[in-house]
Formats: sequence, structure tokens, C-alpha cells
Amino acid sequence: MPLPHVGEVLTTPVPRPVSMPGPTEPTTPLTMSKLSPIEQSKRLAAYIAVDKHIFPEHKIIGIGSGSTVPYVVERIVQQGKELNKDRVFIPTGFQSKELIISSNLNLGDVDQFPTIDVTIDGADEVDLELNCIKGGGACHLREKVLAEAAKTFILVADYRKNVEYLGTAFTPGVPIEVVPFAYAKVLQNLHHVLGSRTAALRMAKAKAGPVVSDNGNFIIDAPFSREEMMNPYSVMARIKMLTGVVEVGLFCHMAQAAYFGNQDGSVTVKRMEGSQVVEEHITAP
Ligand SMILES: O=C(CO)[C@H](O)[C@H](O)COP(=O)(O)O
Repeated sequence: MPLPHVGEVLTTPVPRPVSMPGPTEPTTPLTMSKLSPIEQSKRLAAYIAVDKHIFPEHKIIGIGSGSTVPYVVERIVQQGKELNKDRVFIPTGFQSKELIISSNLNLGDVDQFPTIDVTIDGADEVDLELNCIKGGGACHLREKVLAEAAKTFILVADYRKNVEYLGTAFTPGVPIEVVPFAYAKVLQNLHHVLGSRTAALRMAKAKAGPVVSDNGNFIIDAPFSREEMMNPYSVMARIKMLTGVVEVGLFCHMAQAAYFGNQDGSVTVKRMEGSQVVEEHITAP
């Protein structure tokens, strides 16, 4: 699939259910769709990330969680059955597992494929150095395993997630997965040892009681000060030392690039070049 160039008009088939045959799909500019502006920007970021990073030689692909990732899968499906028949897709949780199955893609797991060619995932926020907060959907344990297993780890998000420092717009705090029997002790340590005074157990919305992750664990959301979040690695390391913590939703120095769909139809790309993060803009009118 040819890659879009800066300034190129990116066109795409009109989305349809993946199981529906559609040999003669009309081509419509990407930004002329009925999606809301936010959804359009998520889709733009996802499509460009797939075009730039998922190549025919990539056979083992990690699929993240959240509301941006369905557009990643939509674009991968558009690469065609021939390319996808020899690929295996590894999910980061229940949602992406269902997405892979309903898109008629081959499902695998990271215990069969501990090395992944490319993982593409969403993010709750990404900072200047490509560190990110993940776990707004409580999937960050598996997400981190798939990010670490990947030769290339790519983030996709809308413009609201593109920030200077973590914790700017995403205010609930750092998502922390904990084993259920240890949650009260971990909370106490967060409050009194690490100084996250308002750290709280994440409660379910349509169920009485706490959110339970795909791994059967609880989630704590722990806010930290701006000053502390300027060094997310240190925050992550201190939380991870607490007994009972399974994983922390701070992904530091893991992503090679992040794609942010903007309201004006452009995409901001932040990518690692050596040890520097460089930023560029791709226009897809
Ligand atoms: O970390 C995650 C789930 O645990 C998601 O990737 C994150 O919440 C982003 O989701 P969205 O694409 O809906 O903004």
C-alpha cells in the first residue's frame, strides 16, 4: 500500500462492516465523513500510523485497546485478505480480542509469539519525550507486555492527548493495577509514602464495586504533582516497588512514534530519531 506524502490528499474507501463484500468501494476524502471531528482525528492518526508502519513483511502484529484502535484494525483490514491471511494478531485484552475475531483476522497470544513485529496502541496522554499514560481502559498490564514484546511500538491518538507533561489533561491520575487483596495497603502507601493523597480505587460504572481488569485485578488511579510528573520514570519506579502492584500505566521510553490526528485534518507525528524526538506534520485534506 503506498504511503501518503506530506500534503497528499489521503483517500479511503467508505467504511463498511468488514464482513460485507464490497468489490467496488467508492473513494472519499478521509475528512469528508459523518464521523464527529474527534472520531475523524482518531481515524486519521490510526490510518497514517498503519500506512507508515504495517508493511507486508510484518506477520505478528499487536493490537492495543481503546476507541482509536478500531480504526487501526479497519485500516489493516483494508490492506486486503491476501496480506492478512498469513498474519497473526495479538490482543491486549477482551476488547481487542473481539475486534480481531469480528474482523476475521487470525488471533494469537503473546505466549505463542513473544516477539511482535509492530504493536499499535492508543494512549491517554503522550508527553514531549514520547512517555505516555495508559490504562484509562484498565488494559495497561497486557498493553505493556505487548509494547515490550514489539520491535516497533507506535501510539495513535487524537490531538487532546498531545501534551507537554503527563497529567495535564488526563487528570484521574496514574492507573495502577493491583492484586485485589493488597489494594488497601497499596492505597495507604500511595497516600502516606508516595504522597498521592487522593489516590483512589477505580469504581465500576454499571456494576456495584470496583473495576476488575481482564486479569482479575483492581485498578487504583493515583494523581501526582506536575513537578513529579515531569519525571515519569521516577514516579513509575517508585510505584512499582510497592508490594501488591502488578503494573503501572506509565510507559517510559517505549514508543518509537506517536501519531496525533488534528482538528484541521493534519496529523502531528512525534518520532524518535536517535535519542531525540522530532516532530513533523502530515496534511491529509
Ligand atoms: O490505555 C488504554 C486502555 O487501557 C487505551 O489505549 C487508552 O485509554 C486510550 O484510549 P482511547 O483511544 O479511547 O483514547
